[in-house]
Amino acid sequence: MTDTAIEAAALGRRFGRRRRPALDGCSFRIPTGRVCAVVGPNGAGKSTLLALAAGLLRPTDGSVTVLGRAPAASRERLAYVAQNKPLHPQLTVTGTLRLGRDLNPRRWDAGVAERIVAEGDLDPGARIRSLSGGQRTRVALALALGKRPELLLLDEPMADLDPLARHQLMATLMADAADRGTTVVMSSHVVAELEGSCDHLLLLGGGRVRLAGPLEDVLAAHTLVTGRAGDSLDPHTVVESRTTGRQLTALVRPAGPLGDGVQGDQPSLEEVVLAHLRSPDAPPLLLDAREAAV
Ligand SMILES: Nc1ncnc2c1ncn2[C@@H]1O[C@H](COP(=O)(O)OP(=O)(O)OP(=O)(O)O)[C@@H](O)[C@H]1O
Repeated sequence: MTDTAIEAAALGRRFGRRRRPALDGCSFRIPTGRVCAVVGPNGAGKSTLLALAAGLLRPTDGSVTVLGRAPAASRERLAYVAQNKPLHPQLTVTGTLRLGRDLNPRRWDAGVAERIVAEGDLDPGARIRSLSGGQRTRVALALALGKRPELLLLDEPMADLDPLARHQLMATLMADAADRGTTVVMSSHVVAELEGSCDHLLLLGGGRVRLAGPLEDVLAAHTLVTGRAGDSLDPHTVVESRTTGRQLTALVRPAGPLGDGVQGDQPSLEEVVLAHLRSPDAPPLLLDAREAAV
């Protein structure tokens, strides 16, 4: 048994004749039992990272292990829902779940798969090609959870769901993951939605890891500062600083007590993520969960 779901060491992946890196020198560790949000701007490398962890792509540099083994060797123990949710268009919903059972005879849990489909009021006889994008997402998630994975890799799973379905499916997913101790690694652009469900964060930018670690520790390392324009932010690490009229607002990583007249508040996940997206040159912060736990 390993307590590490995904471990990357100087992981890199280049594409095309020009060998441009989609991921470059990424090192991080996600412990088992976590719900990890993978965030970052378009083209940051999130899908590439998830496909490497799923064993669908191979690294061109460095290495990645999943549940202590090479990703391909862990394939039975993980489920991966890709961004485009590939399903067989000709199959019915029932036929799709039957295929899931046939492909995973030792692990398949028909109850959970059927419940997720039923919660969406889907006609079991409907063909996949006749379903809406959001309905297909529901079937793809039913297939993934029916496999009873130890690690669930989800690439923007909720993007095409309506707000109610999104809320309801997320709740089902989180309750199921908590019940079974499943590790969930999920990319998303809807940061506000991740705040209540994730306890680990991986922020990518330009193919590199910019923030990594337990969410609590990442948030605790940052302070939202308000003061007067011209106030000094030395000696703190400034992620982002803005002046509006006479007011200074900044996100810093404090290196000691804040100066007089400067107010500090705990930022939300969204504030931390947005500040890093607006400041791509801010220094990275990598908090290894193993060290943080000691
Ligand atoms: N098969 C491929 N061939 C060539 N380039 C690729 C391929 N897959 C990804 N890339 C490039 O790698 C970079 C990272 O892409 P990736 O899809 O991993 O980003 P992402 O963070 O998931 O983006 P988004 O938020 O838009 O989904 C991009 O510059 C993309 O063009």
